Amino acid sequence: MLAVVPPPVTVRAPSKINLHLGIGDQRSDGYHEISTVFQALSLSDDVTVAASEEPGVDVQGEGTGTIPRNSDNLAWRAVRLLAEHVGRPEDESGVRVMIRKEIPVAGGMAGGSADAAAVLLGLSALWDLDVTREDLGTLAGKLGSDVPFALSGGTALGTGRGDQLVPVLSRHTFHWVLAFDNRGLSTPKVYGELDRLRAVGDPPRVGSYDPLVEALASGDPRQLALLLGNDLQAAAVSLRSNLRRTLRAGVEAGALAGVVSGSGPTCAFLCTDGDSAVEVAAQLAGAGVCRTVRVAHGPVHGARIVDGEDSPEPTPPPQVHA
Ligand SMILES: C[C@@](CO)(OP(=O)(O)O)[C@H](O)COP(=O)(O)OP(=O)(O)OC[C@H]1O[C@@H](n2ccc(N)nc2=O)[C@H](O)[C@@H]1O
Ligand SMILES: Nc1ncnc2c1ncn2[C@@H]1O[C@H](COP(=O)(O)OP(=O)(O)O)[C@@H](O)[C@H]1O
Repeated sequence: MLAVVPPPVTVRAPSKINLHLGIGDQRSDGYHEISTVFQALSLSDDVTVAASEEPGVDVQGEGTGTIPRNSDNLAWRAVRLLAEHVGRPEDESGVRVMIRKEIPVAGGMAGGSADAAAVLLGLSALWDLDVTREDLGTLAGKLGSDVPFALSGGTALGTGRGDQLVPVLSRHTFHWVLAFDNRGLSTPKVYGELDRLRAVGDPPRVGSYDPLVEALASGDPRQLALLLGNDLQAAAVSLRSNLRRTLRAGVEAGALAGVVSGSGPTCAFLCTDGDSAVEVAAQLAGAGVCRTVRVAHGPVHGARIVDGEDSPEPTPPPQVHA
């Protein structure tokens, strides 16, 4: 008798920006205690998991050449973790993972985390597992601090190492322009640079997230723009001085405000509305300060299955090459 092969499952997982990122002390496990307000953006990766006699990872799109195809790939680590969790050893998993990347690699937008979250959700469906969203969230936290948020999406306050999440009310849709830099930045290096800057001086700190949470509830981008803040920005700019110019160019192009996303080097610019975002993107691309400019909106859903009837043909969002 022929075994029934389940159809492939495709999951779309969002990128994130940190609207507020406050970094506290380094803990004994090496992580920093943080308080952050994440927002999930429409710029996303599509990840397909399929039963296959040739297990492995394929990648196309953003940063293809810079992403590991072996067991270091965060998506493959998610396969291994879920397989172990449900007692299916990796070598018997027979899974092929295909990643269509739009999220910049090592860009501070949690692309690897998005791919890992997508695999957790996609494989649960492919293998018809009885795993709750809560279980998936716990597994996600084992893969990385940003992975739980990639599963839940929306707008959320993250505490601890960023993995303890509480949803935050965000009214209306916010429109963003994203400036990708030529190369990525290593997250541990940027945290390390902040520790160094704090040891020799007193870089500014973002303070409380309360006013930002109120601005999100009001839905007014002008109010939100005044409150964007990131303690890692000084460290990212210290390692990549050209970001100063990029941040200035976005505001000169008409954005309300700009901020480095997470550990950078991607810069996110908040705009008054969708039309303004397209104009800012075009002008920023012309300024020649970054590799690529993209338009995105948020908040959007966390990782979700998009194949079957629900599956729109993925249309790339407007892209302007600088
Ligand atoms: C800075 C942030 C902001 O959301 O995002 P990115 O810019 O990387 O996207 C996160 O804190 C990154 O989360 P993530 O990229 O998942 O980091 P992990 O894999 O958990 O940790 C990588 C390394 O970053 C440092 N790290 C991470 C999180 C944290 N709260 N404190 C830390 O010091 C540690 O050196 C750790 O070994
Ligand atoms: N599926 C993946 N997509 C992107 N990067 C990955 C992936 N798997 C492993 N990596 C590695 O993880 C590191 C962090 O990548 P990423 O999650 O894109 O950035 P960030 O942590 O800045 O948000 C990179 O050095 C990259 O080589």
